Amino acid sequence: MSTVAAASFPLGAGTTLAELAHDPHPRLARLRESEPVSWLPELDGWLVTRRDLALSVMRDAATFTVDDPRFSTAQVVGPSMLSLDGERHARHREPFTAPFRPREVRDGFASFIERETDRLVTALRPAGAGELRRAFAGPLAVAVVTEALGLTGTTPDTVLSWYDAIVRSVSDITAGHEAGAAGTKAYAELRASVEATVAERGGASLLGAAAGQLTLPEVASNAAVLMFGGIETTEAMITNALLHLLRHPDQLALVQADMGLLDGAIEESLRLEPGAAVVDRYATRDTVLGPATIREGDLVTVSLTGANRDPAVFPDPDRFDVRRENARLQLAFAHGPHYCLAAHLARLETRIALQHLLERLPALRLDPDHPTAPQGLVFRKPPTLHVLWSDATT
Ligand code: HEM
Repeated sequence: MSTVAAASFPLGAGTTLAELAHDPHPRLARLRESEPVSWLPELDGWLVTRRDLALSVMRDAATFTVDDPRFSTAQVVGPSMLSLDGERHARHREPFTAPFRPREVRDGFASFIERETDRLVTALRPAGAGELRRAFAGPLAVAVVTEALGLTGTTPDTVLSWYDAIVRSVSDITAGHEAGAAGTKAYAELRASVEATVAERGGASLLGAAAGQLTLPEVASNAAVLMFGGIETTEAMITNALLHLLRHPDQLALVQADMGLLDGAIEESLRLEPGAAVVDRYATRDTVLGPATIREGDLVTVSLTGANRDPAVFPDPDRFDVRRENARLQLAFAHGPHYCLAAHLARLETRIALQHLLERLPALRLDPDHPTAPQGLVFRKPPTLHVLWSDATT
């Protein structure tokens, strides 16, 4: 199949994963224009870059499923909402939906996020310079996920160590290696902590409430997915939004003059660099998608990054425009049944984070000695974000 497909999709045949990880946008634009569903031999799968076709894939879980043994996260943490479709997906997702609705998110998390952000900015402020990915965005993302999970007797550091170990195992599996023992051990500890929390806190907690509808191993798998879904992506979302604003002083000035534009800036950043650049699906049957004849079992990767710069929907798509009217049509949180469970929480967290930084670190700007840019095939963010500000306390 791949030789035939490669001949019909010359742009895809010449596309490398290294290029997509490093500087994907020019290549994605060419693919979207001439091969909007293209076969990439390096991916051993199809890449979808046009927004309407991306939506068709994500809406049709019966044809394009996540439920496939190749899905590496499920190999480490077991079946969860992220790796199931149809009724089983609904059963796993439903018990977790209520706390992540807009109102519940505001009532349940805003003051916690304010406090944590305040603490982190206060610690940074006197230095006049800092690296905001590891000293700010990462710790905030871990603290919020830890709070959301509500595990008794567990600190953000412990959650982060489980996360790192599980991510390493998932990456090993994705790279075709045997997963190391550290991931299994971390997951066993997370499960034990979930069980203790359910026993101690019962229905008053997110996990205890879910335990009324799911078995304990199922609650633990979904807790791992919440942890998985909420750390690297949110760190990326905050870091990318800051980078976009600091790289565009004219747009930053608009936001500083009217903080009401901050939401638009965040949506626009999600559009230009979605923290999770792709989502994977597997074809359950032979089907036709745009120019491609897809075979049962084929990997179909949706490029959210590609879809988000589709000029048919977003005129002048490479421009960062905090006043773009339809920026909310971006697909950074996916679409369809797997639409990000915690999109409202991630938005609230990013808004509070950016507002505090812009208000409390005067003359915030990029450090010219440390140029940076988003990188990564799946999770895209700058490796570091060194910034300078004027210390208002001196
Ligand atoms: C507190 C932060 C977050 C949490 C707890 C969280 C949690 C989740 C969960 C549980 C799912 C699975 C939903 C399902 O399969 O039914 C999900 C899906 C998803 N999330 Fe989030 N998320 C967070 C932040 C983010 C951010 C910041 C982004 C991107 C900028 C993001 C992008 C996605 C995407 C693309 C999916 C769909 C995956 C797919 O369709 O295969 N998430 N998220």
